[in-house]
Order: sequence, then C-alpha cells, then structure tokens
Amino acid sequence: MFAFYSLLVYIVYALLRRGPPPLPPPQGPDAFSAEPARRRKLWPELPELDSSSESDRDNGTEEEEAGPDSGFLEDAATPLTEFLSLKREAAEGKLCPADTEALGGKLPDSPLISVMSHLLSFLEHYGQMQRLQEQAGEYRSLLRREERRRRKQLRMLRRAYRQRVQDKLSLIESLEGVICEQQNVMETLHGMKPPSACPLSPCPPVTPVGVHRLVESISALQGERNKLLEEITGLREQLEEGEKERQQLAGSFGLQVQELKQQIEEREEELRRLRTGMGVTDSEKRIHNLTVENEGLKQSLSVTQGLLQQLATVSAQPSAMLAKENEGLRSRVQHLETSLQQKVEELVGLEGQASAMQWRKEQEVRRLDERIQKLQLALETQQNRPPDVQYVTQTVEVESPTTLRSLVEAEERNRGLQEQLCSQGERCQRLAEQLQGSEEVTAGLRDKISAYECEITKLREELLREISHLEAQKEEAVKEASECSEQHLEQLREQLTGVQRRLATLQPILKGMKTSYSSLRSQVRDFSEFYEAAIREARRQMCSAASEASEASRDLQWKYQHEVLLRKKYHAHLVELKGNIRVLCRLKPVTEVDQREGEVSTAVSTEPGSDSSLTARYKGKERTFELDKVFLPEATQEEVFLEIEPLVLSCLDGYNVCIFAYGQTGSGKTYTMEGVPEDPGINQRALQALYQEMEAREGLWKYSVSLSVVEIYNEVIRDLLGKEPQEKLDIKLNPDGSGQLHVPGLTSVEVQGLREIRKMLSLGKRNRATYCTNMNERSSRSHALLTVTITGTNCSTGTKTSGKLNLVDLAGSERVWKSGAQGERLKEAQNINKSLLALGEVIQALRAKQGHVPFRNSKLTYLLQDSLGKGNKTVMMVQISLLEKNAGETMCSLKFAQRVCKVELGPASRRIDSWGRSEL
Ligand SMILES: Nc1ncnc2c1ncn2[C@@H]1O[C@H](COP(=O)(O)OP(=O)(O)OP(=O)(O)O)[C@@H](O)[C@H]1O
Repeated sequence: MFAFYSLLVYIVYALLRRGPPPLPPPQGPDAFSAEPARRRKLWPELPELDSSSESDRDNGTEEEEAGPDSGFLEDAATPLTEFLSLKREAAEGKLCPADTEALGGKLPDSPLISVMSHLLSFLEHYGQMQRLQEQAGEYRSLLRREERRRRKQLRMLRRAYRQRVQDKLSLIESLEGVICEQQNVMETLHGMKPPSACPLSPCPPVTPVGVHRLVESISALQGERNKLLEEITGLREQLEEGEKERQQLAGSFGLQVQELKQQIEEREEELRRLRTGMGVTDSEKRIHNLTVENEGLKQSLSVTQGLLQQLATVSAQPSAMLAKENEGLRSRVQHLETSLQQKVEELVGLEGQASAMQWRKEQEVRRLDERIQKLQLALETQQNRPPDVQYVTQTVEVESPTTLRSLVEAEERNRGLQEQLCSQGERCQRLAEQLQGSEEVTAGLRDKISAYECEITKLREELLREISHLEAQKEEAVKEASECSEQHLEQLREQLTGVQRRLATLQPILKGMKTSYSSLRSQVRDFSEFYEAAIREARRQMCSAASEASEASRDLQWKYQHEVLLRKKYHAHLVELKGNIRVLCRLKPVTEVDQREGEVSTAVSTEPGSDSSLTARYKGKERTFELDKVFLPEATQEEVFLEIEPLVLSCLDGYNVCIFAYGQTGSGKTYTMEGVPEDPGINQRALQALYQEMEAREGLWKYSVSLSVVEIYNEVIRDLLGKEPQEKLDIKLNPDGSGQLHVPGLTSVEVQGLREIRKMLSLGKRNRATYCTNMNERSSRSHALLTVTITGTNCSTGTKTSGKLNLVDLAGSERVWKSGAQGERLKEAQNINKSLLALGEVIQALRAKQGHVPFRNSKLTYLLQDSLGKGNKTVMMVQISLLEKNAGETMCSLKFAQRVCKVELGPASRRIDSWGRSEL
C-alpha cells in the first residue's frame, strides 16, 4: 500500500514538476489520427481519413516519433501499469506470496485500482496527444516542403514556356519579314509598285517561274507561319492550362490548409479541453464532446428547418403576389364599374330630366292648343252672331235707345273679345315660339343623350377592352408566376431532397450519437453508483483499518507507557547513581548590545567533542571545569528544558526538586527561568510538562497542584501573589508536627490549569523588584522562588504522594564597584551577595557532610532547606557570560559550580504516606 501511494505521489509530483506541456507547434493533418476511434464512431462516412491515419501508424511514425514528453509519461506510467497488473494478478491469486508481500502486503482496494486505471488512461491519452502533436508538426513541415517544391517546378515550367513562346515569336517575326519581302517582290513583279529594298534578302530574278516559285514559297511560309501560330496558341493554351492547374492546385492547397487549420483548431480545442479538464473523467469528456456535437447537429437541424420554412414562404410568395395583383385588378375593375354605373345613372337622370321636360312641354303645348281651340271656337261663335247684332241694331234703330245701348255694349264686348283674341293669338305665338325653343332644347338634350350614350358605349368598350387586357395580363402573370414558382418549387424540392438526404445521412449518426450518449450517460450513472459504492467500500475499509490501528495504537500506547515508566525508573536510578545534585552551565550568547559596545572578545571556550567541559581564561590563566552539562550559546530554551524534564516530572512521583539559576547579574538567569513571552523558559515549560504528564496519568492518579511565589528581597520574604506584596513573611516550623517548614500567611493558590498558572506567574513577575544597573538594564534585585506543590493520589491503591518543585531565579551576584551600586542598590547588592555566600556555605557543608548545615544563615537557604537537603534532587543552572570583561565573575561562578558539583545529596527519596508503596 505504501509503495502504491509512493508511486502515485511520484507521478503527481512529476506531473506538477513538469508543469503544463508547451503549446503544440503548428499541427498537420495527422491531427485526424488523434482520436480515430471516436471519429470512426462519429463520422463513419469518412473512412479514407481513418485509413490515412491508420497508414500513418502503419508506417511506424507513432513509435519512432515519441517525444521526450511522451517518454517521460511512459516512464511515469510504466511502473504504474506494472504495479497495477501485478496487483491485479495478486488479486486473481496468480502471484506467489513473496510478490504479494513485495507489493506491500495488502491488496489495493478496487476503487483505488479504478482511480489508478483512470489515471493511466489519462496518461495514455496525454501521451497520445503529445505524439499526435509531434506528428502534426512533422506532417505540416512535409506539406510545406511539398508546396515549395511544386512552386519551384511551376516557376521553372513557366520560364520554359515563356522562353519557347519568345523563340516562336521571334521566328514569326522573321517569317513575317520574309513574307513581307516576298510580297514586295510580287507587287514589283506585277508592276504595282517599284521594288523596295528589303534588308533581309536580295530580290530574286523576275521571271514567271520565279514568280510561281515565289508564290509557292510565300504560301509555304504562310503555312509555316500558320503552323507556328497554331503552335503558339497551343503553347498559350498549355500555359493557361498550367496556370489553371496551378490555380487549382493552389486552391486545393488552400482548401487543404484551411481544412487542416480547422482540424488543428479542433485538436487545439480538444487539447485545451483536455488540459483544463485534467480532473474530468474520460466518460465525462466524451459526454461533453458528444454534447457539443449534438448541439452542432441540433443547430444544423434547426437551420434545415429554417430552410424548409423559408422554402414554404418562398413557394407561397408567387401566389401571394398573384393574389395581390388580382386584388389590384379587381379593385380597378370595380372602380371602373362604379364609374360606369355613375355615368349610367347620370345618363338615366338626364334622360329622366329630358323626358320630364318634354312631357311638361307637351302638356303645356296641349293646354295651349286647347285654349287656342277654345278661343277660336269662341271667336267663331262671335263671328257667327252678326245677324243678331244687326237685328239688335235694326231693332235699336227701330225700336229703342235701350236696345242701342245694349248693342253698344255688345260691340264693346265684341271689341274686348277681339282684343282678347288678339292677345291670345300673341300668346299663342309666344307659346309656339316657346314650344319651338323647348323643342330645340329637347333636341339639344337628345343630342346630349346620344353623345352620352356614345360615350357610355365607348367607355363600355374601353372597359371591356381593359378588362380583357387585364385578364390577359392576369393570365400571363399567373402563368409566369406559376412557371416561376414551379421552377422555384423544383429547386426547393431539390434542396429539400438534398437536405433530406443529408438528414438521412445524419440521422444514423445522430442516432448513433444518441445511443452512445445514452450509453455514456448510463455509464456515467453507473460510474457514479460504482464510485459511490467504491467510496463506501473504501470508507468501510478505512474504518476497519482505523479501528485496527486504534487497537494497535492502544496496544502501542500501553507499551509506550510501560516503556516510559521503565525509562523513568532507570533514569531515576541513573540520577541516583550520578548523584542528586546536577550542575548545568549555560553560556550566554554575545548580544547585539555587546557588539554595539565593541565587547566581542571572549574568555570562555568549549571543547568540540565534549559537552560537559569548558575552559575559562582569566588574568592569563586558563582553567578547565568539568560539569554535568554545558549548553553552548546557541542552545535553545527547549534543549535546556529537555535536559531537566525527567527531574521535573519526578515531582509527580513525590520527589522534592529544586532548580535554581545562579550567575552574575545579566548572565541570563531570568531568561533561562522565565524566558520571554515568545520563547518561555523552564518555569512555564516545567508546569506544562507536569500538566501533560498528569493528563497522561489520568485515571491512574489524581493530582492537585498549588502554587506560591515569593521573593527574598533584602533578606525579607514577600508574597508576590498576596494582596499585600510588601508584607514581610517569616519562616516557621509546620505545626502539623511533620518537622517541615512553612511560611505562615503565604498565598498558596490551588490551580486548575495552565492558563491560571500563567496568570499567577505574570502577577508574580509584576510584583518582583527589578531595577536598572550598569550590568543589566532590568536587573532582578531579589531571589524569586516559585514553589509548585503537587499532591497525588493513586486511584487504585490510594497511595498519596507529595512532591515539591522549587524554581529559583537567584538575584545576580555582582561586584559592587563594577555595578555602580550606591545607597539602596548597594544594600541590595550586599544582601544578595550575603545570601549567595550563605548558599555557598550550605553547599560546602553538604559537601563536607557536616552534621550541621547552616541553612538558617540566610532566608534563601532556610526556605530551600526542604529541597536542598538530603534525599532531594537539585539542579543548579550556572549562567556565565562569554565576554572577557566578565571573566572574573565567570571564574567565580564556575568555581562555585564546581564546588556544588562535588556535593553528594545521597539517593533521592520519595515523599509517600506511611501506607503507600513505591510505584516504580
Ligand atoms: N541565552 C540567551 N539568549 C538570548 N538572550 C539572552 C540569553 N540569556 C540572556 N539573554 C538576554 O540578556 C539580558 C539579561 O538577561 P537576564 O535579565 O535574564 O539576566 P539575569 O541574569 O537575570 O540578570 P539579573 O541578575 O540582573 O536579573 C536579557 O535581555 C536577556 O534577554
């Protein structure tokens, strides 16, 4: 399994290292061969393309032209293929157990094989693409070479043709010259014109035979000339043909190039898709390709449909035009008919008017006639009455005056009647005149009517003519339109059949595509199911592997714990054998401040092979010191802590441990014990390690941790965690009768976690007295004592342990004259030195195994009595400076360290209750 993953990682790394392949060089037509199988599926009607690509392959170009990239891919793929085949064989049980073991013991999971198979197929595809690109480049260059060769040939041919034409033309010219000369001679012979000088040849003798010969020669020359001309025409035709051929070739080349370009673009597109779709599976890519082709086909289908629609509209167009024309004609005819109707109506109106007038006139004439007749009758009647009048007159003459009067009256009446008659006659005359006038009007009207009628007839004829003309036009138009539409329809039908044929050819492709698409879809669906199943299986296997691993890890954990306990036991033995007081020395590096001040010369050197000895030089004398461990200036805080970690952790087992940093002021004591926020020192790391160990022992032991921080400043104990840090505290014997010391009123905080501890430590640091001296700009002017008391209870046995860890950052020893201390600072320095002296004395006494150890000489030694005495573990971290200017202090510190080194505290002892048993 490991080998498998390594291989996979190698391939991925190799791919990433190589980056994306360079863009393909100009490609040739062999891009067709990139995916022959797919093309064969999609374009079965193009077998020649496939065959060409096949022939290319047969020629062995594929094998020969494998470039560096494909070689690299093959390099990458070959072991993978071998590995997979081996795995498969192993899975089928063909492989011997040794081989199976060589493969990593376990057989790979099926999803992994499938994933690798996909990767393989991708690699194969990738390699194939590379090869195809190279082949394309090759083919393209071949094509270019061929084109150049053909052009050259063509140029040469053209030149040769031109040369030949030139020759022939010059020959014709010369022949023409000869002909012209002969003609001149002939003309001269015939006496048409005097012989003209011919520069080409002298005139032949003028005889009839000569003339005949000349004529013959002229005709022969003319025949030759004609032949030459024919030849020239042939040559010209050849030239034209050659030109045509060239153009055709150029056109075909252009087409080929165009086609190739298209193919190249297609290939590039495909390549791009391949490149971008590195993570996409082959089936998805195929689906994508098919979808794109499907889209193209759909588009062509829609185009065809559009064409069909267009055809339908085009076929509908002539009939629409005809209908339109028809409509126009119809409206025109209607217009003419309405105008005719109007005219007819007008005519009828006029006729009506005329007849009405005539009737009226006739009526009037009739009335007048009647009146005239009446009047004539009346006149006649009057004229027929004279005898009466005469009678009356006679009677008047005879009879009386009355009768006379009546006669007169009758005469008057007669006169009146005559007048009336006259007037009637006049009137009659007038009426006759009127009648005549009206008869004239009537005649005029009649003329008008007849004119109207003529006009109407004319209009009617015109209309009929026009209608017939229009109908003829209409027929013609209809005929024309039908012919045109038929032609159009024919064309459209042809197009339609073409389209249908194309559709028919496309249909199986589309069908095939659809089936392949659906099969691909189902494959993809199946693949996703298969993939999910594979993932499920892989998860299940992972879970089982994880559970196996967790069981194994539990086992390992148990073993580890056991080992740790053993290691601790042996370490404790070792420490006991070594002695329970250990002296470590840390060299402070030359700081930037020192460099700025120009203090770079050192007085301390270490031996390359040894990590426990160093040599100090002072006043020309060198002295070598042997200590438990020397930390070089470049040693890290972690390295320092790792050295004392076991001692620290032994507190949990009930040991009292004291770690104190000793050294001149500014030598790095506080740095080593407290550290800096970004790189904490022993204090924080010790507490962290204790908590980690407590967590690891959870369930076995129960621990409680309490913390107190004191400072001894000017021989006064101060509680740095108390509410009143300035309050003086004292050291007393514990009233519980255990004989141990205790500080009444000292704040001991039971802490639950590291965060609380950090808070307490920062509070203590804030409350600690520090001032600036010549030696250190933030010098600790007191001894700081961090005491961690850990009481533990064994959950199964009930054994109780109590361990104490004292982490002491001593105040810096200093030479008063050098530090420039005065007043309060001087007093501080004196107290510091006094307490350090007391510490020296205590160690001296311990070393001398004196019965009395002067612990009470200083508050520091008194307070550390529990941790410095017999049966305790002590670590002194001596801090020294490398610089020559501090060589005196360095020598003092090292001498003190050497003294401590010789102290024997005896075997360390655990603080366990009376019923407890040792656990180690
Ligand atoms: N190993 C070291 N690596 C880097 N810097 C250090 C190292 N040791 C000490 N220093 C730097 O030297 C300076 C003095 O160190 P520090 O205050 O720890 O000295 P000190 O011995 O505690 O002095 P004092 O006794 O006066 O308190 C500090 O700025 C500290 O960061």
